[in-house]
Amino acid sequence: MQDGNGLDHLAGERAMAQFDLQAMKVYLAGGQREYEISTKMAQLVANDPVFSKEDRVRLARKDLYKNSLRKAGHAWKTILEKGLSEVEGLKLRHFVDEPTYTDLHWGMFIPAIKGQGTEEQQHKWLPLAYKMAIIGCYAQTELGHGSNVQGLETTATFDPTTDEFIMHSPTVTSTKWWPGGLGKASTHALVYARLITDKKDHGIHAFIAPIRSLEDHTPLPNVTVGDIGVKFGNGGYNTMDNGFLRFDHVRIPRENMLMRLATVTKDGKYVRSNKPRQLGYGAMVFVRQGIVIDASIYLSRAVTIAVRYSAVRRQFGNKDEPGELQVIQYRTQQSRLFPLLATAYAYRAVGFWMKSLYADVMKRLNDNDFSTLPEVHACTAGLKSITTSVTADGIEECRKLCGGHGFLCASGLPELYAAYVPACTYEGDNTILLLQVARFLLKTLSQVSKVRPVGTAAYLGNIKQLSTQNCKVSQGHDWLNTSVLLEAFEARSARQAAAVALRLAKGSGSEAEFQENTPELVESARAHCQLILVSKFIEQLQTGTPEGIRKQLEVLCYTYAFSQLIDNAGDFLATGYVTGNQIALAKEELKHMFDKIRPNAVALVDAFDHTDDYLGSALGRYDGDVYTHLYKGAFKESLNDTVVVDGYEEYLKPVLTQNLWAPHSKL
Ligand SMILES: CCCCCCCCCCCCC/C=C/C(=O)SCCNC(=O)CCNC(=O)[C@H](O)C(C)(C)COP(=O)(O)OP(=O)(O)OC[C@H]1O[C@@H](n2cnc3c(N)ncnc32)[C@H](O)[C@@H]1OP(=O)(O)O
Ligand SMILES: Cc1cc2nc3c(=O)[nH]c(=O)nc-3n(C[C@H](O)[C@H](O)[C@H](O)COP(=O)(O)OP(=O)(O)OC[C@H]3O[C@@H](n4cnc5c(N)ncnc54)[C@H](O)[C@@H]3O)c2cc1C
Repeated sequence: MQDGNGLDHLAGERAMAQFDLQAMKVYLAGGQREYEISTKMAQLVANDPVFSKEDRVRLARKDLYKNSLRKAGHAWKTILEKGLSEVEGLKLRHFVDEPTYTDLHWGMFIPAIKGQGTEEQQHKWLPLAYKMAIIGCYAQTELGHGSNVQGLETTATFDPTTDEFIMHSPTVTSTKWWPGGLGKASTHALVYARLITDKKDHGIHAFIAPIRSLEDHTPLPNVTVGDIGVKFGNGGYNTMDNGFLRFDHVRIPRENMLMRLATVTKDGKYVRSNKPRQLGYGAMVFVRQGIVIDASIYLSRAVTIAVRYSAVRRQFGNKDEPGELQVIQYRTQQSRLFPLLATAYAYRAVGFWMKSLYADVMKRLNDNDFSTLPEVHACTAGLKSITTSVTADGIEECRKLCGGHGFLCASGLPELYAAYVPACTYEGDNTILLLQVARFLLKTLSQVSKVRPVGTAAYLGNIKQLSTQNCKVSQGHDWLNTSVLLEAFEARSARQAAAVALRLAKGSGSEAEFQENTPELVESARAHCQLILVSKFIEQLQTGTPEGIRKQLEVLCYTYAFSQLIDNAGDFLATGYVTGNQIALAKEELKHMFDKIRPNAVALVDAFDHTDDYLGSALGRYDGDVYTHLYKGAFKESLNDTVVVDGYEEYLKPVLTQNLWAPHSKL
């Protein structure tokens, strides 16, 4: 989408592109229809002044939050007035581009009711939620426990005499703490609490608790609720009202417990269904799968800014060429930037695959087939962990790649980082999630002689071969073979998992020994996830990629795989599968890939199709007119509202006019 002012400082870069840009845009959007919807919604948001992002980083929290409520309300009105479909509505909210209560309402409250509510409960709650007659949040985490869901303390005690649950927060640490949308906006909370019937604790279950009046939005009796306070960074996640919530013996009807997985009868009998209790974690799995594409989008925004700016920015020169060099010409800049560009493409491809994996497991669950649930849990948890960590670090790296100007909010990068970095923690702390993957790998290996692993763990079925055969690469171009690359990633992952599994198997099986080995377990989980990312990127390319973009995608795929191989060379070498010389050959191939990316770099980020409005960056502008806009931007700074600064009379003037010798002065 070209929305610059006509001057194109990057025209020379764009003229070098060697692929079909339009076909790439459609590929990255996920298809022609998705592309058209995206384009339409991006323009709709960009052209509506209510959605303006101008000044967001300068607003005080109260104003920022109120403005965010205004935008969310306006988005909803626009969706209704224009009769937008669900997909269009989702896209519109995506382009509004600020975390808000509707993310949790649509992204977790509704999916949790769908996944855990009976049909009757869905009929009762979903119509209200769909028309936003109620606003819901997902209240799981407490002050004392987030990762350890089984350790939550809020109680829901059944009272058969009134057919109600009594919701109670017995300790300070049982206070619900963090749920987005809870602080100020929600009328209802999906509360995870310990179910108690007849003095028996049945563990964690989900309850719909009304928390605010539908008349005047005041908290209901015996409910204490509010916002937890200002968070990291300017703007960023501060548009969200992450909240606290306490119940003091609050009564809710028995039917407000979501009863698809377990029921409490009128006379207080607890009955479990035959479905796995982990389905109660379904809303988290849903969001985790979506987070992979989301990571690609965030990373692609940072990379777009850094690539365009690196093509505009010039520093130094050399005797072979006239003038100064664009910083994108420097190998070090390329070696930091191009792997991130390739990563954004990789996550897009893998994100598409994740969607199909999720659709498949949902279909199976409907048919009461739970067989793939452990693998899907491991995949969603692991890829959520890796992609968010890499993206958060990648945004920060892009900021550094933009030098001093990257540190200005006008670059768009500080706010992007502040909004994104909590993704490493929410929906599961990234280390906790990798430990879940490790447990899955250990279990798979322990059963490998009896149960043939399937899906993303299928390679573990070849553990013997992968543990004995070594890499055959003898010249650089031997690496240009996806089977060779895949085998390297499989062998490294299988060997790392087997090594730690063997060490644990030789031990006493104590928890202390397990703890001692957790760093290696996390490393082996990371290796497994990196294999999935590389293999699914390759697989996606091999299935019907249009001719006009295939070559570039192959280059990006090799760039991604080689950079992963080199960044993790220590692991690959330690497993003994590759030699130092083979790693050195891969390094040379990676440089060849950089040469292939270089003329296409700007077009490859154009293909992400981010509007200037969405990017919100003077450095990443489509037209590359960076300096004019940085300069103009300075005049919007509130300190420049007056020529002589407010505070001069009280604080600057006395300093300048005291005319006293400072006692320690040597002058
Ligand atoms: C389109 C939508 C997407 C858009 C995406 C982008 C938008 C992003 C916006 C999102 C806004 C963010 C809002 C944030 C919300 C939150 O943060 S909500 C709170 C999230 N909290 C967590 O993630 C807590 C993390 N902890 C856990 O998940 C679990 O407690 C645990 C660590 C997994 C441990 O659970 P526990 O019950 O104690 O289990 P174990 O005993 O360890 O394991 C039991 C077995 O269950 C398996 N298992 C665990 N989880 C799952 C699961 N989700 N699904 C399936 N199976 C699961 C586990 O592997 C064990 O299996 P076995 O070993 O075979 O027994
Ligand atoms: C912006 C934001 C939005 C959020 N939104 C919501 C929401 O809408 N609803 C909701 O319910 N929650 C929400 N949360 C809470 C979030 O899900 C939790 O913070 C998250 O799951 C991490 O849990 P914790 O805070 O308990 O971290 P902790 O588990 O206390 O983690 C602290 C450290 O201890 C380590 N650690 C903990 N246990 C182990 C272990 N067994 N082995 C090794 N290391 C360990 C972790 O790796 C981490 O380094 C949100 C959080 C944030 C930051």
